[in-house]
Amino acid sequence: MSETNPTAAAVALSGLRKRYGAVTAVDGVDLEIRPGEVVALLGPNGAGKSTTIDMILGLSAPDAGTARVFGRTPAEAVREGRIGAMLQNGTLLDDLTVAETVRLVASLHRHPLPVERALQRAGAQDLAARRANRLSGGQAQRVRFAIALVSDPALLVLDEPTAAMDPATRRDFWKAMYEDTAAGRTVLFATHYLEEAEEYADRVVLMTGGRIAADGTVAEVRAAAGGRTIRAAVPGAAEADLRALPHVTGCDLREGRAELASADSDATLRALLARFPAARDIEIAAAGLESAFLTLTDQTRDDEPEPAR
Ligand SMILES: Nc1ncnc2c1ncn2[C@@H]1O[C@H](COP(=O)(O)OP(=O)(O)OP(=O)(O)O)[C@@H](O)[C@H]1O
Repeated sequence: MSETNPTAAAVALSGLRKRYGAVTAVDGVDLEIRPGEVVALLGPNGAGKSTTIDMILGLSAPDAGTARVFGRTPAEAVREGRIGAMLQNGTLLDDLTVAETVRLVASLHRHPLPVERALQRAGAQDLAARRANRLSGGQAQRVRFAIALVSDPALLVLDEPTAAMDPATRRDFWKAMYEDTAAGRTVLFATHYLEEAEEYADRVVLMTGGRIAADGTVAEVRAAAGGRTIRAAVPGAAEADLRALPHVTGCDLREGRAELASADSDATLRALLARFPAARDIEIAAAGLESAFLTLTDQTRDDEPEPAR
């Protein structure tokens, strides 16, 4: 891995702002990521995740504030091979094989990993002789991961890395990532899969409307939402009735069994029992990351972000 300034934060964003016409995509983001942290960036569609990532990578310039990577400007950090990135729409060159593509990227860096090692770490060694235009969406993502790894970067930035992967490929991807980060690499990944954040991130940064709404461990973010989940069999209830109960932030009703996310479970439960005295089999649990997400971004399930594009 490339040498880094041990006292510098891996990523330091200060007062970061970016506008596109009338839209403020990023609206004053302060964030410090320590070397070795694995951080998930969560948020609904349009929250400003990709715009933030673009500024960390130096692909777009902030209108205000600063982004630093290991104490350097993004452009310097990229030039020195300190950042490896895997973007949603990173194109691959159709006429080259996978090995040739990764070799080409390696040749741009001063201290690259051997191509075979990058392919192997990304679980893409079987694809080495394939041309990019013959790859499935999930295979192309593995090749993009190999490209991100080949400079042996101290910081990996991944924008929805598993969006095109089936569940088995997704599991393999995270296994490869987990082994890789055991070596101390810093990782920032944006995802719509809350279970990925729950399972793989040391820390969760939740964005909404261009700002950070919550930042902490999964447990801390859950606690910040202060929410609980109420599960009950509620005969005769319609989803709209349950959603209308006080403090309900999300509702899922299947075959008469309701799962309610509530910001105040005592008040919700009292109202539930008053309205539906036949409610039974009641359970109350600390909210999962999903209901914390919905509470903190003030969404309901109906306008939940799509899991993948
Ligand atoms: N190049 C651009 N031109 C104009 N508006 C843009 C541009 N890029 C982003 N935006 C707007 O900025 C806001 C933030 O977008 P961004 O892509 O950063 O969100 P996101 O959190 O990454 O969303 P998603 O989860 O859908 O990828 C959105 O309202 C988007 O429409």
